[in-house]
Amino acid sequence: MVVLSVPAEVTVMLLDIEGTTTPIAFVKDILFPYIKENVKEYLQTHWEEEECQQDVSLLRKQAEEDSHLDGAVPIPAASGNGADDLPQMIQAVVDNVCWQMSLDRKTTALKQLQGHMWRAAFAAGRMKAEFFEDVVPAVRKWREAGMKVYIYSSGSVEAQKLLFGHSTEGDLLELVDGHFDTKIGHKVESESYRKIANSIGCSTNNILFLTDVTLEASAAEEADVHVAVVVRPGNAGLTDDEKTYYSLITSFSELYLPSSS
Ligand SMILES: CSCCC(=O)C(=O)COP(=O)(O)O
Ligand SMILES: [Mg+2]
Repeated sequence: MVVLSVPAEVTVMLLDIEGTTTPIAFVKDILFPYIKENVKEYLQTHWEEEECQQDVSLLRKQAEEDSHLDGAVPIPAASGNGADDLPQMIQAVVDNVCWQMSLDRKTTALKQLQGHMWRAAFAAGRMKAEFFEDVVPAVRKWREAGMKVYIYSSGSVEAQKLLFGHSTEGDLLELVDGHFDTKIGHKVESESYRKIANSIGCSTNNILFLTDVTLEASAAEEADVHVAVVVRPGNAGLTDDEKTYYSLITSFSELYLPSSS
């Protein structure tokens, strides 16, 4: 087995979710189709609620920022005609959500709505989150060795908690010290990693970030965060240069903590 030594200065493991702790197939084949199939009904049912209105406002703001993009779907402002406008308004939001999802966009607006929609499905036991089999044993071992474990995903903090709280292996929330999402910044921006270190109260070089996406690894590295790229079944392939440049792991069990020999 390949072994990657975790640098002695690392005290924090920062984990991506999709493609790292959790199969991309679970996200693409279960989580995302649930949104596409249910978004219209969800909006019709929850439209009058404050939370839903906040989600729509954020999506509208995002749609304005996206107006220059090819194929962008606008969300008109409410005209004041109330119920008359509602079906068109809801359809515009549905079309916008579907357009964003067709591009796998990671906007805070889209991710916030998705998190709210998954809440009912997880609570009703209609979905259970999948984790690669090496994840839970490794995280337990790291924590026993005194490491802190944080999550950084484009999925909203609320969605992250749903996944960890409702997994095929039970409630895993107690294994996580904290969660970060795109509200702290996007994962391809190095400033996000400085803010995360600041929020945790450590230096960036105390963090080891595990992700499947090399653009994220590169941004983290620029902030002096240690990185390893996680290669999992179903993940996007890496170029030869990326394979040479990055430390690669195919399982969390390949990480060796010098302190826990
Ligand atoms: C944690 S919510 C479900 C996954 C999701 O919506 C997503 O965008 C995952 O992105 P990641 O940053 O974990 O690769
Ligand atoms: Mg990922």
